[in-house]
Amino acid sequence: MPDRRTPLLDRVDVPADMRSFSDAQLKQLAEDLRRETIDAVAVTGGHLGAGLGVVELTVAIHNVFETPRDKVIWDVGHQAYPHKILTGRRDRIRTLRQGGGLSGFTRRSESEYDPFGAAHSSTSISAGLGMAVARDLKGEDFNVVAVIGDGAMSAGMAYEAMNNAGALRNRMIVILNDNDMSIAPPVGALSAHLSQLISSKPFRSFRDFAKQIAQNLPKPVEETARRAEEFARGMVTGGTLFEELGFYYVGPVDGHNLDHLLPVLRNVRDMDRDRPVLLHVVTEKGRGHPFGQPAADKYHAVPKFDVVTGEVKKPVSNAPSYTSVFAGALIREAEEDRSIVAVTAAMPSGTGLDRFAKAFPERSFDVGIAEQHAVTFAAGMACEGMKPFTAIYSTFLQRGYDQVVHDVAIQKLPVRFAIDRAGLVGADGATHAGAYDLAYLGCLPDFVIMAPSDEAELVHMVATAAAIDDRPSAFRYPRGEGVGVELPARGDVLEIGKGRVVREGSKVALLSLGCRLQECLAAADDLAARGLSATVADARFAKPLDRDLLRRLAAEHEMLVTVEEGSIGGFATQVMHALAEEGLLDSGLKVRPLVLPDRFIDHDAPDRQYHEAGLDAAGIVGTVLAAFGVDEASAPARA
Ligand SMILES: Cc1ncc(C[n+]2csc(CCOP(=O)(O)OP(=O)(O)O)c2C)c(N)n1
Ligand SMILES: CC(=O)[C@@H](O)[C@H](O)COP(=O)(O)O
Ligand SMILES: [Mg+2]
Repeated sequence: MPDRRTPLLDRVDVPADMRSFSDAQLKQLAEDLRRETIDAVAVTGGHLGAGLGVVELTVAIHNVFETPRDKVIWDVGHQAYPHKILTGRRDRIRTLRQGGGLSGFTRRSESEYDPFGAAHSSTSISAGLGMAVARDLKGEDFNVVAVIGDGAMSAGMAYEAMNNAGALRNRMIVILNDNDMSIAPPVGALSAHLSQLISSKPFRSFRDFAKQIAQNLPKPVEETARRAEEFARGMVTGGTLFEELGFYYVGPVDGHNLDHLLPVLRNVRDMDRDRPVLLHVVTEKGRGHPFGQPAADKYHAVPKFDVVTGEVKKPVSNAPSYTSVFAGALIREAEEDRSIVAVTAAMPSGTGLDRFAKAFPERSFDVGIAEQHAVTFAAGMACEGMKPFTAIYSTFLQRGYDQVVHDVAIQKLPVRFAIDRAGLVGADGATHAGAYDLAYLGCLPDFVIMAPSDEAELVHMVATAAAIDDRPSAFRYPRGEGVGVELPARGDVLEIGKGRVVREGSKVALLSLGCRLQECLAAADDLAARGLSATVADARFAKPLDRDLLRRLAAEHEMLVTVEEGSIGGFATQVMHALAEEGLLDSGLKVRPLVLPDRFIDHDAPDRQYHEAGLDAAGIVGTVLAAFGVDEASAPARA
């Protein structure tokens, strides 16, 4: 039985409690912290690998900096579990990502030690720079530290921020946590540059670093001489890229060696400098994971597991996930059509495109965490007659929105958007909810927008998107498994803008877009037992709308309820607009739009999230009864 005691950590509630620890005690504290992180994630599941890689860095930062007065911003925030444990949240760490529990990311409302909320990557340098500038304008004095991973460093936003920081020259520290991993192995020239920096120089200890500082002390020099010196230093340290952006580059430093990390951090803190510093720290993602060989993704995210045996506790699935059905369907289409190409922004396994890449390596592109680029890159390929499928989670496509509008929609280019994680996503919470794509795409002229009601429909929509070659199209589907229907060998091309009636009724029409169809069918059963006959229709398309179907449903029913896994401004808004235009609201039709409520929904199990949103069968039934003025309790008993 492994030792699970944490004697040093037991003495730390907040970072101030460990600031008097000796360096030897800090090493012991790091061991305790790693143990506690593993124990907690065994109970909750979650992002384990990134946190394990920054255990020593977390201890060192909170020891050297005076948090929360000094601001430490963790990019993405998925590596912040050890930080949470050290900052007053250990007593709730086993509620991570559970309903009502701690968030899996940093969050301003959760703690004063989280000065900036995150979950989407590459925001930390911008936010930190904003804080540093505000500090200086207010004449205050504290440190700002942004900790950003090598994967997050692949995003344009990080460079926009460094470009600005280098010019503004405010005092801030960027710690580049380089573990040579994104979720998948990192891609691109930057990753190669970082590897080259590390391989060209051994780890730097404090002694090397002190020499470097001495060389870097600001001195009045001629501009040309200064430039020459900078260039030379860049060649010596290998830090040219960051130095050219206006940073002092310091490193690489072994991020697991507190004997190096602590003095280097102390000196970076105390340096009398006239520009921002980039400290390059090298770590190992998943460091100290106790079980078996490292996972291919270095334990990026794990299900719950038995902390003694390592056995994972994953619920058995009864149907394939939408993601894997999408991947299979796209591969089948691509076998027939050599112009199909696929693009992911650093999410090959999450989007299923890792399978596509195995089948068609030369037609598959992982562009790094670069959603904006992914969209315009796909647009460029579409210009040349390729058929790009850009697979991006709904929440991350938000980042590429101007590119969707300006580069794709206005030019009417046939880029296909495979929008995964549509709707509520469970444990990742509001930052990752795919709530807005129906609204932000629905307002764009000529876009075709589809949402499958089950996994067979998804196969048809992949085929339909492949066939739409004169305008942009999108199909959105949720996280998790399908409903278990039989899958067609190959998809049929659907008639654009046509829905289907799946159950005939008379009094109420339930018009569903997407995977709430099963809930609508269950609601129809419940309503039937109460003497209310319901038609259930699957809209298939949010745009263009099936106006014939709308007219029919409006004419033949007393009430129309729309149901979707999206925010206000999406499918229901399109339907209401069409109904109003057609004059179908003029004669007493009751309409009830069921959308996500106008607030952010926290992390929880998806079923509970949808229940809270009123988007399950009970919510649909309740809406119908309330609209008819029927008291649910006094209604006839359910069948
Ligand atoms: C804008 C955006 N795109 C994609 C993601 C998904 N994502 C979360 S963590 C991650 C990898 C981050 O790699 P890195 O910054 O190196 O951190 P590490 O996990 O290696 O510590 C990705 C792609 C995201 N959070 N935000
Ligand atoms: C931190 C992050 O953004 C990703 O790791 C995300 O949590 C992945 O979500 P899925 O588990 O839905 O792929
Ligand atoms: Mg990394």
